[in-house]
Amino acid sequence: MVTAVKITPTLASPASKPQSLDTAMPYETRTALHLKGLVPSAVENFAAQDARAYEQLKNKGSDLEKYIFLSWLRNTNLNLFYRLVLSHLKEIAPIIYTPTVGQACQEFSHIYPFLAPPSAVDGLYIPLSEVDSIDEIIENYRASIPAGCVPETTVITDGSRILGLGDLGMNGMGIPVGKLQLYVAAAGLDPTRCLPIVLDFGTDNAKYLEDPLYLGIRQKRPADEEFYAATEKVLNGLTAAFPGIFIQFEDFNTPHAFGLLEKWRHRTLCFNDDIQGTGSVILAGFISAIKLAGIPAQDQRILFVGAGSAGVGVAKQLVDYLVIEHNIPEEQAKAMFWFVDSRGIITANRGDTLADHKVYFAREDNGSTQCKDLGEALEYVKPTALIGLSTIYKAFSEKILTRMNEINRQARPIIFPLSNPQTKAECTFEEAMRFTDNRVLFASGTAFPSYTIPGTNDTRVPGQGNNMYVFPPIGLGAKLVRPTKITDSMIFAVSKALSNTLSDEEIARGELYPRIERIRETSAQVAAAFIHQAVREGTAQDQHWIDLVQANPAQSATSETPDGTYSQAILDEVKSAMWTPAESAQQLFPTTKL
Ligand SMILES: NC(=O)C1=CN([C@@H]2O[C@H](COP(=O)(O)OP(=O)(O)OC[C@H]3O[C@@H](n4cnc5c(N)ncnc54)[C@H](OP(=O)(O)O)[C@@H]3O)[C@@H](O)[C@H]2O)C=CC1
Ligand SMILES: CC(=O)C(=O)O
Ligand SMILES: [Mg+2]
Repeated sequence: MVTAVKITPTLASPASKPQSLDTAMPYETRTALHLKGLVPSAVENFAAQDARAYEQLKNKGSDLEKYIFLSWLRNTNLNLFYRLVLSHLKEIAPIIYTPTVGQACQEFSHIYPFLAPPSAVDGLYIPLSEVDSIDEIIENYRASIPAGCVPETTVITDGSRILGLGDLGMNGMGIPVGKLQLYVAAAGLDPTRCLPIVLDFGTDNAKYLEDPLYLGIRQKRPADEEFYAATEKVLNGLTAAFPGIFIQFEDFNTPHAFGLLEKWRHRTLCFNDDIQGTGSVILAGFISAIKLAGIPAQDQRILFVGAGSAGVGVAKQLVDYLVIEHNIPEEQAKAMFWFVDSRGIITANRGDTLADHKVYFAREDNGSTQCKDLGEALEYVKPTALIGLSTIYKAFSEKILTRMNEINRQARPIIFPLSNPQTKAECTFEEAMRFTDNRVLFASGTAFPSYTIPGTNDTRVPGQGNNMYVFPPIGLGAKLVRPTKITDSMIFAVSKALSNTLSDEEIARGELYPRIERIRETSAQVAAAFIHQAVREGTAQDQHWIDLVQANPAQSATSETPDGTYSQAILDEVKSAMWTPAESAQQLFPTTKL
């Protein structure tokens, strides 16, 4: 990510290029840095700068224009950008993240030159043909950033499954860039130490291969053997150059998402956001939902639509939860799940060869019954919970939602259309409310507007079941406590901690996730729980945090049954470790030192 535009407190000669012409720069600084006359006369405070930036944002005619404006701002005035984001998070998150980031990725090659000044380095583009030059690429990057800004967090994609939009090739770079902005905004990671990476390994998307403006390499994707060998070279280079860097694998196609995680999870500090992050965040929402649903956990019948990295990742977390928290034997817990994929319900005797990641959940109790689609599956399973990770827009039709309501007369139906962006969502919040007599327990991947029940003043806020509630605090916790690896029980502790963050008011209103405006607070709580769990498990390496946790134990958890608790001392220390944008011009331009 791009460096803060910041004047170093040294005297520049008139010949040297000014690094910043910030209108908040005091006269003394302008004079000392020989910038007198190069900046408009007014010396502004941050409030004026913020108001102007917000005015410009509001004036943009489309969400994509807003995205481009915000990208430029981030690359030219990092502090102003994050002040703007933090003060309007609910409004801006859908621009820098899902859904608009999806459109930005689709258009990436067309908008790229307008996202940042030509001198800005916004991440690494690593072509397949250059993986043997990874050390040189990393040295080039190192030379482009301020000395000492060693990257500590990276998000890597190869663009092969961007949200639910499919293979976008190099254009997928928008996702690591966007995710890392949330690391900063939601959990206070240092933006100058975040490194977005796209593995430009080709694309099978014919549209891009034919697009004269496409900026990635113009070839089809390599076979598995070459993919894993090339990825190995990149990751070896990266971890050698930046020891201890926290790696988030993002939006790889499902076989490679599982393959990379298995290959690397015990070798270096990494996690897969789509498998583990999504699993963790949806478990948190599910814990809250079953408290409100009106039937016990062990009686839930959970139907997944979509059996990719996200669907299977979520279901595995839910199985762990049922086993650990509800003492349900694993086989019995597993039997509470059914999956529909593009060929219908996944059964062991369906007649096709199942991908490895589907085998665990394949039903064996179906006899000769095979359901070919969601409609048939709904009648066969009669689910209490319907989870969509299918990328199929409106898969939860009026008919499906109405039937969910009828099937669940005795309890509140759990309906989570989690596919992103909103053009892939299985249904909207309004539809889920209308067709379930407003009884639905709801979460979606992309934020939907609130819904006022007709004829009343009762406005309901939909939950956003998106991994943005968990990957930022996991990254923050990892940066602070430096674990050797990310374990399933650490991820479990994160889910528990997130479900514990709901306020009394949010619980009373039937909400399943904390309001996004509180995300910095909830991220701190989740990171604190993560740190406690890492120390309990013995994966933590940072002696300061180990000592602090041992001196301030959390109440009741054990390493086998993490409950997401943390001590106030750790929470306070986590909060003080979070990066925040400068609060005053004086902080940015310490004239006294000049
Ligand atoms: N809310 C959140 O935080 C997150 C949301 N997601 C979203 O989840 C979605 C899926 O991601 P991922 O699992 O990685 O992607 P995949 O493409 O691997 O999975 C999609 C799944 O949907 C199935 N599917 C396709 N068509 C149908 C259909 N007509 N009926 C039923 N199932 C169908 C596919 O079947 P088959 O296997 O037969 O091809 C596949 O199992 C994406 O939209 C992504 O944005 C992902 C991560 C986080
Ligand atoms: C949110 C996310 O990671 C996805 O949709 O892929
Ligand atoms: Mg993703």
